[in-house]
Amino acid sequence: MDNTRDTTASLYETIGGAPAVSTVVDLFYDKVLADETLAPHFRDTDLVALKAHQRTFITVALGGPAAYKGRPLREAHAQLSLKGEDFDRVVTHLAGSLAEAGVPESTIAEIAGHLVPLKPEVTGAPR
Ligand code: HEM
Repeated sequence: MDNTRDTTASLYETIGGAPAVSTVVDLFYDKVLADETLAPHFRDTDLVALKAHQRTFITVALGGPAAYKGRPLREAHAQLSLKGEDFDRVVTHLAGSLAEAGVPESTIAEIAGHLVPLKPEVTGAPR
């Protein structure tokens, strides 16, 4: 039987559904804000927008870009002048949060694989 997964719902369920996602959002949020190279980027962002950011980030990570219908990522991040290193640190914090929540390494790799192609958009690199 083919047990490959390609839908948001199944990846979401694989990591443990809503309770696991909620745990991951909290862990991720703490790690990003405790990272002194990342926190300044969020200085002018209110807490509501910041929580929305973390949820969107995880939605995209679980479902791929098709899961996100808002402002283009390139546009949303253009003013921030983010470096590749900033992007990598955020992905690392997400991976660490997933690991702490008990998500297996292979699933973490799959989730990170959804984010990596977005790096040029988020960092404003040429297409
Ligand atoms: C794949 C990676 C990322 C995704 C999917 C993502 C997602 C998003 C989305 C959807 C928005 C738009 C919110 C809106 O228009 O209301 C946004 C804005 C923003 N993102 Fe990201 N982001 C990513 C990476 C990063 C990184 C690496 C940083 C900084 C270290 C960052 C910091 C911000 C900030 C500060 C805003 C503006 C928030 C505000 O003031 O409204 N993002 N992000």
